[in-house]
Amino acid sequence: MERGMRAVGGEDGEAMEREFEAKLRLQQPLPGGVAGGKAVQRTNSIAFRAPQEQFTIKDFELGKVFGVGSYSQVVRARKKDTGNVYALKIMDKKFIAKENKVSYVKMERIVLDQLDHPGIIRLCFTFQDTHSLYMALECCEGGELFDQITKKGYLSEDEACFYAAEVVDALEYIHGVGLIHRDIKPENLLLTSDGHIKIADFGSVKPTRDSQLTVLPNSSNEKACTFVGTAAYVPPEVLNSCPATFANDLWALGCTLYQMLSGSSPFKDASEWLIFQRIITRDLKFPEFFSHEARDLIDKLLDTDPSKRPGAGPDGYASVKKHPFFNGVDWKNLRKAPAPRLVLDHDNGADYDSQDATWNLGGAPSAHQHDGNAGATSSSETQSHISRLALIDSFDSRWKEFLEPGEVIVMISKLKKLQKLTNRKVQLILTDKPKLLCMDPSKMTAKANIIWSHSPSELSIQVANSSHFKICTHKKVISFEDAKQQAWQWKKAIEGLQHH
Ligand SMILES: Nc1ncnc2c1ncn2[C@@H]1O[C@H](COP(=O)(O)OP(=O)(O)OP(=O)(O)O)[C@@H](O)[C@H]1O
Repeated sequence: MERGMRAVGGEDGEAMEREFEAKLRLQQPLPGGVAGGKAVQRTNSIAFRAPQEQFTIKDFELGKVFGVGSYSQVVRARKKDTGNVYALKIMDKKFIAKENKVSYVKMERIVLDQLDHPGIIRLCFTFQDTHSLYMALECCEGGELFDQITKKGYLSEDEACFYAAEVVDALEYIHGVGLIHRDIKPENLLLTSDGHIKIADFGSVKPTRDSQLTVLPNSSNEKACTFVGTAAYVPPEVLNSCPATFANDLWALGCTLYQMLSGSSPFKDASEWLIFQRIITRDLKFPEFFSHEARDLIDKLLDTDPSKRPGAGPDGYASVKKHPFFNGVDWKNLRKAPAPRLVLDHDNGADYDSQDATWNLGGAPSAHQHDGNAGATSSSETQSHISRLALIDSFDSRWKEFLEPGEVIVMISKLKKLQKLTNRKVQLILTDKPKLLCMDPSKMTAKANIIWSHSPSELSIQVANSSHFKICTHKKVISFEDAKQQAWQWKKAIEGLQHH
């Protein structure tokens, strides 16, 4: 292990490249795999459908950053000669090796290569240079379903039925080829520009023993009982160390459908440990406005007995598809059906251009520009909203170690810190001390030092629209994007503490 890491992580660029080529080797491309209708065996000699090209990053014109994952960033990239646009997933080789993510990268590359379904992100080609691996993916200009839910608050039953049906259709295919996705959640359901779903993020998949896919040797045994995925969507049997089954994804589908209809996931709490307690005891409450059909389907998908979940029984997906919640769905023509309207960033009256990260701050915004949020509410309403947020907007108890005894969190959110070349997921925390912490949630370290001041000339908040704001100190300006559109609440909360 140590030796392998040194070879990859060392200064010798050529050695690094050789190491990765050996790990992600391409043989002569063959038609085949599931996409070609031919089941192939587990082997070390992998024939890729999406070719490994000799391109360089200079062959592309790079646009906006779609997002940043734990070991990659995804950028809009136009191939200069063909004009074709891709979502280019860029991964730093040293970082992947250091973070032990090689198996995730390999798995995603090999699996995506063989999947062929309109509801799954397509891998077009790959290339690499000394420092980075590049995966050119089909572009999803509509962003994440998660963002649509947060922008709309929650979805109508018609909208949720449309999206859930497309997920069911893609999951039926994924399970049909013997794969368990293991990380189904609204963040991994991307939307095309015309509003159709594509499932992404295949780094955590697990092939079953009789999978038709070509996989790396032993990958169906690997991580058999380990917890992968995301706390809020993990089924109880995984917490009890049972091996992964297709039913894991059906539980996550139930959580996702619940989130579409209510705006938040069904098992929510202040820490992962508390979330797990709720999952194990199936502490599930339905909002009153859920229809009987929606409630019944979610209730069945969230059955603690995995074999009873619709889709996991002997009649397969028929029992999901014929559920009354999906009445009227034309399963054969899903992709031809008109999709729900997408709420885009500029629908909020945004003056923010994410393409070149420029701001038009102008004068003070009027109430209607606030999107009906804090700007339209009184300050006491805002304060109570803020303290409610601190409770609801779940925070990990690990953050407590950064607080002094008696110090209380006033507001906390996962945000994107916008930078010139890349965006980073950060946790912004405001305490009653007052103190502003901008933390790296994966490393639990400070990401930016924000020096508190009661003087607006030394610390000020500029809001561009409900999802974009800047914190300005005399030393620096930090730009944030808040998918939950609480930019005005952040301003009110910080200014409220400055006035005390
Ligand atoms: N094909 C795509 N089109 C548009 N945006 C994409 C595409 N693929 C990924 N993204 C965006 O880029 C972000 C980063 O994606 P990536 O696959 O690197 O990591 P992730 O799935 O978010 O996180 P992790 O790897 O930590 O699980 C995603 O949040 C998603 O919003």
